[in-house]
This record gives sequence, structure tokens and C-alpha cells, in this order.
Amino acid sequence: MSEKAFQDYYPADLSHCYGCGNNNAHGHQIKSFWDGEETVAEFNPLPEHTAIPGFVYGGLIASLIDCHGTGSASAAAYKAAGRELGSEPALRFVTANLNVDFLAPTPMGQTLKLRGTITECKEKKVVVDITVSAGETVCAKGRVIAVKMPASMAS
Ligand SMILES: CCCCCCCCCCCC(=O)SCCNC(=O)CCNC(=O)[C@H](O)C(C)(C)COP(=O)(O)OP(=O)(O)OC[C@H]1O[C@@H](n2cnc3c(N)ncnc32)[C@H](O)[C@@H]1OP(=O)(O)O
Repeated sequence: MSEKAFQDYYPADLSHCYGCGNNNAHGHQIKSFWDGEETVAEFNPLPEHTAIPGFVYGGLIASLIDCHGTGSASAAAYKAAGRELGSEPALRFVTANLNVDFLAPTPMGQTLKLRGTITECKEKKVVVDITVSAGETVCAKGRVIAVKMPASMAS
């Protein structure tokens, strides 16, 4: 995909998140985009993301859901406000609650596809429901409750 990802609009000084920060060389650097009214991201697990040989570690899956959720929340807030992504004042969201159901073993060696639905979008809180699929199989689903980032986290 050639368009800018939601995370590419995060300012450099706030781009160190392990899941989605462009400036975290050891992180996942996930990239989220709109696909119609839904949001999408892809990730290729590495050998170090193994749980049991051949299968992906659940904590990685939770991390992907977490950051696809907060990125989607920010994008949804901009959209609801009729504003361009990244415009000031920034609409930044952090995770208040993360809930994950692991529905089927997640195989290594396949691209994982995340798809998010904006379930609720208020000024201070956005709820995003997310599926993680390998091929035709939905391996996990999760819900992220994202809340406006407190000023104390950005200083
Ligand atoms: C663009 C650059 C970006 C750059 C930034 C990119 C960062 C990427 C972040 C990646 C994701 C992370 O790991 S973030 C790191 C992990 N998260 C954190 O450290 C957050 C720590 N927690 C906090 O700071 C706080 O508890 C907050 C901000 C989450 C909430 O506190 P608050 O601001 O006082 O919220 P409050 O007014 O009480 O509640 C607002 C609404 O949220 C709901 N709510 C509040 N907390 C919860 C909760 N734990 N579980 C469920 N729901 C909750 C309330 O019911 C209410 O819903 P209603 O009554 O209105 O319906």
C-alpha cells in the first residue's frame, strides 16, 4: 500500500511505541489504513514470535490488536470531526482496556490480517472491534477501548 498509514501521522517524539512506533527499531511498527468504513493492517510474524513451534505467540497477537485499535481510534476521531489525519490539535488515544479471544491456533508462515470496526466513537472514547485472520480462518478477535491520551503522557 502506498498511502500513508495512520501511524505515519504520529509525531516523531511520540513514535516509540513497541507495537506501532516508527522510531522503535525493535518494535512491530504496524501500519493501519482505512478500507471503506473498516480499518486494516497486516503483519508477518517472525521466528521469535513463536509460542509453540509452528504457532504464533498470543501476546504478539494482543499487541497487534492493541496498536491497530489505538491507531484506528485516532483515525476514527479525525474522521468524525471532519478533519485531516494529523492536523492540530492532535487527537491521540491510548488503550484503556484490551480484551482478546483466541479462537483458533494461529499458524506461523502466513500473513496475519487485521480488520477493525469502529463500534463506538465519542469525543473522549472510541471502541474498536478487531479480527485477526490467517487465510480464511479468524484466529483471534479483540476489543480495544481507547481513551484520549492524558496530557501527562505526552510531556
Ligand atoms: C497521534 C499521536 C498518537 C501517539 C500515541 C501512540 C501511542 C500508541 C499507544 C499504543 C497502545 C498502548 O499501549 S497505550 C499504553 C497503555 N495504556 C495506558 O498506559 C493508559 C493508562 N490509563 C490512563 O491513563 C487512564 O486510565 C485513561 C486515559 C485510559 C482513562 O482515564 P480518564 O481520562 O480519566 O478516563 P475517564 O474520563 O474516566 O473515562 C472516559 C471514558 O473511558 C472509559 N474508561 C476509562 N478507563 C476505562 C477502562 N480501564 N476500561 C474501560 N473503559 C474505561 C470510561 O468509562 C468513560 O467512558 P464513557 O462513560 O464516556 O462511555
